[in-house]
Amino acid sequence: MASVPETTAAAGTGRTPLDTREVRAGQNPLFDAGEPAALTSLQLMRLLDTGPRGLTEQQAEERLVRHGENVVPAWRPVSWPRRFLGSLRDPFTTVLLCLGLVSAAVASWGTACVIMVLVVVSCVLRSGGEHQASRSMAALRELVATTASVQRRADDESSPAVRELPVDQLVVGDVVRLGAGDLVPADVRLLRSSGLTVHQAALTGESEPVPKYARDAPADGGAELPEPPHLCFQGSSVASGSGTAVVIATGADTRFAAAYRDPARRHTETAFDRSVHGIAWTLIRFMLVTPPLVLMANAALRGRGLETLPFAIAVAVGLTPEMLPVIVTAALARGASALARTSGVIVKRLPALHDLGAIDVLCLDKTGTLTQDRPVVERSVDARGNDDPDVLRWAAVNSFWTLELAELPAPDTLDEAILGAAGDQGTDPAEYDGIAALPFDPSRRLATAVVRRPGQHGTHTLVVKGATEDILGRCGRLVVDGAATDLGDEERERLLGFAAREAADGLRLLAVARAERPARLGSYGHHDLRGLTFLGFVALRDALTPSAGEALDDLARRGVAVKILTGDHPGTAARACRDLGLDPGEVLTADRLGTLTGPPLAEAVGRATVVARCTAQDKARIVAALRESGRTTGYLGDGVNDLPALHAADVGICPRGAVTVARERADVVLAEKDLTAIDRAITAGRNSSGNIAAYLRITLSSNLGNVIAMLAAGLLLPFLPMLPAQVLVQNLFFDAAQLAFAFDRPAHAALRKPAVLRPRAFLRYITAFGLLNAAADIATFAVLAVALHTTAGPGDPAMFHAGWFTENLLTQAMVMLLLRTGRHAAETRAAGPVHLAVAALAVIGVLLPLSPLGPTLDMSPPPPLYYALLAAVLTLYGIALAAARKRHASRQN
Ligand SMILES: Nc1ncnc2c1ncn2[C@@H]1O[C@H](COP(=O)(O)OP(=O)(O)OP(=O)(O)O)[C@@H](O)[C@H]1O
Repeated sequence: MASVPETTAAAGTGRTPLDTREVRAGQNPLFDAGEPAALTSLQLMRLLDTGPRGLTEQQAEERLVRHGENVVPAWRPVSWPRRFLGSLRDPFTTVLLCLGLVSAAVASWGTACVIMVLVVVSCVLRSGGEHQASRSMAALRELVATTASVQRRADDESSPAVRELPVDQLVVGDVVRLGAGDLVPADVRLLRSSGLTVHQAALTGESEPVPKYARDAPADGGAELPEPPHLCFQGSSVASGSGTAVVIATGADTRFAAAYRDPARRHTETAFDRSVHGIAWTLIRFMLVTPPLVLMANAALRGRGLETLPFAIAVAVGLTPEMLPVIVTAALARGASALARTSGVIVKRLPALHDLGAIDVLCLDKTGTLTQDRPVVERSVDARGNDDPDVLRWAAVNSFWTLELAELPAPDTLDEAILGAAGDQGTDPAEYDGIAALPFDPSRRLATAVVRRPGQHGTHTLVVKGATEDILGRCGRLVVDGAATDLGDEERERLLGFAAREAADGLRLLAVARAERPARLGSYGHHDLRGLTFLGFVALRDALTPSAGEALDDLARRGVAVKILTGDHPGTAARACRDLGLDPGEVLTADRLGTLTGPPLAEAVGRATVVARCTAQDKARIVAALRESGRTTGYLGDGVNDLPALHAADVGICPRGAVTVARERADVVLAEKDLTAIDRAITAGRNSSGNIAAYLRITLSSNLGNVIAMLAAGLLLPFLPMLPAQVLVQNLFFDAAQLAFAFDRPAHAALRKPAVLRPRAFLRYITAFGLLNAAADIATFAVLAVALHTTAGPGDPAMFHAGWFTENLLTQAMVMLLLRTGRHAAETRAAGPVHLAVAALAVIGVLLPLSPLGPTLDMSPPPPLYYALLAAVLTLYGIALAAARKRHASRQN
């Protein structure tokens, strides 16, 4: 999308100054010239044919039609045919295609045709399923779509009005407002700002927020810096403060779009990738070595040559879980839409549903999760702990002016509670003149307002409120009984002790301080906040969330450890935990964790339930350490200080009311910040993952058993144990039956523990059950030998093939029934999809060799004696399977 308007009605001439430039498609001439940073704001706005009052609706509409929506090209929906072609790139499909080509090369047309049918069927099913899933995910995402605050005018004469617009409707020249927690919606140049810092980790990898401010380049420099402080880029987000800015690039022209074109920047491995892809790649290696092994063994022991190649290929194909991508997509999409329908939980990325089921540690913030985030001022006290309304008055002056002077004030429940209580006691903060404000900064944990007291024109008063430790660290004096005295170490300790006792009583405490400075014209910064005078505390109470206690119990029962990572005082957080029945154990503060990272940090956090006084970076560091130590980590948060942690977690979860950027970055959006909904989401995740795991276990152990048996039979028999076409047809029926797993309902027992597919344990499982399956097959060979000996003679390949075909499908049906984790007949009233698929498979297994299709596939019916003996083998196999499953289950518990 081009980013530069060419004509506007306002320009009168129909040409803007940029028409004289050479505008290359898809490139932004402003960036080519490095101009947005170097021009003065006025020059830039003239060039973009806009003004500080913003565009008119008509101008904006024209630009939108001309240059398209503000959407990163890589995020546009993928069409059905492209999806189909994309599914050919799946590793299983690639291996199948290679095997198909080899078969064609040796003129084994039957094998090649069946393989092609397999490839097409699995690609159609997969791309159709993905298309369907992505359409319903897009519809779900719409519900949490991001908007921006844009200043526009109805027409030239009207005054500007700020309104919320979907981000994709922004055009170059629009004037936007940015506030804490907003996503920077396009590349913008700041016109005004107040205490603005932005996270630009998505672009530069830098984890600390970077200060941004308006400056009128080039006169005062800064334009030459690699990261000009007056430009903010799409993909970054506002950490604190606010600003007003003009849009200079949208869509494909933004820096973010350019960075996104680099595929290396896109990939981060999730828990889903780790488990499913780990298993897939192990299998692919197996598949690739199978054909050469079969060829070599047959050549060495039977003296067969290349004529065994189609059979060797069919054996390798037999190992492939072709339906894996289809079943994964179907199971996850089904789970995600059910979750949205029943619980209002929106899963924005399908694999996140699997990761939800695998979560074994959930990190939360405290406010709004354990507590209701509706604080009420309980009292305000001086440094001696005596009631003092003056402290509340100064706190209200701070709240009022930090909100009033913000370009776009971020809603803050603490400030609202303070203003409400101060209003009740008759305080009017507007009596003071607001000069400047440094809005609440979560990493410094304080907010500052600079005001002028009535009649004191030569003096500015700095009013600061925030966390006790951070305020006391900046105070040199305190007010006692109306007089200011020095603040010594002993007094400081006493005040910290007082704050700790209040916190242990469940109160949230804000310290308030003040300083007088000679009036000046220049701006204020955090370096001015030294030598303050401590005034006292405002104590607020926040009620507990009624449902939180029960939800915490449920999570514990499901094997999910909960960690509270909060910016608040350790005492307040520990008290909230205790009141909700969660043992806080050892309570840590982030500064005690020092610079620990990786496993030592995970171990320290593993012993604790609460880590208090966390900054945004501390939260992210802890989440990353837990992940590194092999835990699947979820993070629930809704504020700006939760953003890096949401990003670092396997699953980032936020409520719909969270700040925009949290909603944008989270994988899962809840209707409300409610732990009960997370519990339901985790259950849904385990449901879907349970089905995927059951499919993988069953299909792979039975495929492996078949392959071992075929290899053994190939060496024992004078003829091929199955013809390639028979192997592939049997594989096709089995695959089709497996689709039922996408719709199965796992048993309650399967939902009790995190659903993780650990590749090693998994491979052990399939080896054990695969060997059992092979044993049943080999027993069948013996039975076939006996039965055929009495009738047609052991050397009748067509009867042998038919007998083994029937046994294979019957054992596969048994495995589906006995190894599934789904609900047993006693738990469901109607027959589930797996029961129906099992019945169909068994019927086909018995009837197909007897039907007219049998001879087409080179099969002829074995004698009745065979069926009687087969029944005995199957009974024994069923007993062995049930016993092995029981043993496996008891080892797991
Ligand atoms: N508007 C504000 N003005 C001044 N100080 C504030 C304000 N809001 C919070 N604080 C101080 O900063 C501390 C940390 O706040 P932060 O928002 O990071 O965490 P929180 O909301 O208390 O907890 P959580 O992270 O669990 O939601 C608070 O304990 C309080 O002391």
